[in-house]
Amino acid sequence: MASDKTLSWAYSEEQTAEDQMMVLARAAAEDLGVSAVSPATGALLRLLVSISHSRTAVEVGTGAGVSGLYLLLGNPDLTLTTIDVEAEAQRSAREVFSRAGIRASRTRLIKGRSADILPRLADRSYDLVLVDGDPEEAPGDAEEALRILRPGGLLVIARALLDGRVADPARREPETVAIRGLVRDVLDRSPLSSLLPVGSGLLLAQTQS
Ligand SMILES: C[S@@+](CC[C@H](N)C(=O)[O-])C[C@H]1O[C@@H](n2cnc3c(N)ncnc32)[C@H](O)[C@@H]1O
Repeated sequence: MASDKTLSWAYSEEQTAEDQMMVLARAAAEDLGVSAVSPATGALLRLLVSISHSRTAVEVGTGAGVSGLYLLLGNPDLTLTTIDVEAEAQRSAREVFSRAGIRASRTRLIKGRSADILPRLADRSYDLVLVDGDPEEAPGDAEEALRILRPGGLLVIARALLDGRVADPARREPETVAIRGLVRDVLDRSPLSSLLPVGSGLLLAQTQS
């Protein structure tokens, strides 16, 4: 049974074709040594933006812009605020967005630590927040995300299974323990939540309306 699941997971990961723009974004991420969301995860992010009619999104962990580009492609009216500690990664993401024809007014790239930047964002103002920065800081990022999301908004935690480490009780590294605790907490607290084994794991929760 376990091997069937592994096969199905690998199969579903291979079914998303990426266009030239996304291939370039992914190459930029590789050059920078930044791990980007998988194609299947990106496709799901784009779909979530579309079906939730999200118009305002915040992302922690810009990287080279792969996940950001997927979010932006989900709705032409979406504006994205994206935060990263690395200026070089953000330069690369800006270039990726521009080459993909995304108007500069649709993106706000902020350089800094999520713990410093998120507290400056307004309460109940965003439709979707994607957390994909430092896994050890994810619980704090998620707490801030719940504050800035509007009622009925969508919290998305990327790498929620940390490539299998979260599911292995023997793994006790600080980042694994932090994400495992966060997943448990969100699933316990939110009746509208779901943990999906797409990519490195995606945790979704809708805030109370
Ligand atoms: C996994 S990568 C993000 C990849 C990106 N979301 C994508 O899929 O294209 C994590 C990013 O988070 C950034 N980062 C790490 N710690 C951070 C923090 N405390 N605040 C903001 N960004 C952080 C790193 O510089 C890195 O670019």
